[in-house]
Amino acid sequence: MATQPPTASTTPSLLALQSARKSYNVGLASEVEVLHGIDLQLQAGEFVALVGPSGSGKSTLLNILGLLEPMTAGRYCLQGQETSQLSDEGLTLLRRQALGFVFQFHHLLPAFTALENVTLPALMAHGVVTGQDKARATELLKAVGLAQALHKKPSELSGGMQQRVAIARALVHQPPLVLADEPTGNLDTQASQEVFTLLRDIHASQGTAFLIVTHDPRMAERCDRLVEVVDGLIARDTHTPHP
Ligand SMILES: Nc1ncnc2c1ncn2[C@@H]1O[C@H](COP(=O)(O)OP(=O)(O)OP(=O)(O)O)[C@@H](O)[C@H]1O
Repeated sequence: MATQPPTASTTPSLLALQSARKSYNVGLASEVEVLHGIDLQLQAGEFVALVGPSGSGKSTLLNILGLLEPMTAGRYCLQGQETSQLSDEGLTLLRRQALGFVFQFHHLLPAFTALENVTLPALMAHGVVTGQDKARATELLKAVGLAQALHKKPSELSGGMQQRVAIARALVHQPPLVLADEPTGNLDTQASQEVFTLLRDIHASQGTAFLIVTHDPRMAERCDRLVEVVDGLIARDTHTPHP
């Protein structure tokens, strides 16, 4: 039987979202609220699926957690930092340090090689790519099975390989949390399974926490915790029993 996730802990949460609401302007004078007061906590090293019907608010929630969109109301602490107090620059710094992102469409730069794509975050953060950055990117590309593809451009790689490059890029700065929005949504069944297994392996070997939006029930079952959003509210939050 599924058990409830921990509610209180002596260790500070990796993230804590309280009473998060989000409204969008639609038309000139009207607003629609799509998140109606979400409470969510994640501890370091968790591996969590975020599921729910289309339009229920999963991506909106992920974007708020990723500091990509502001909330309309609520409190959000990421790694102990109350985010409402932060300037745009502070938010960017926290995002770069605490979070990695993997999207359904990998957003690799087509003119760059796999290695250059993975070192891109360092270039954007510091204006230079050091030997250490290149070594870490090379190590990660090898870890995701792309030792032979370091100098290939995205167009020379399969969809699954491109997504592996995107995963390496998300991990290059060793974030404690990776937010993934349908990371296998654009892949065939075999590539999906391989990419998902890779995420589990990274979690096991590096202790990275993952929050993964997925429509695939088999993938959700292989996560340790399942959070279901329905109509802008959390309808279920349970640990997943593994056989
Ligand atoms: N920029 C926006 N302006 C207005 N409404 C928006 C905007 N972004 C999202 N919405 C609405 O918010 C609701 C939640 O959207 P969201 O993309 O978060 O859902 P989702 O659960 O991720 O859906 P899917 O599984 O189809 O990706 C939807 O009704 C959507 O139309």
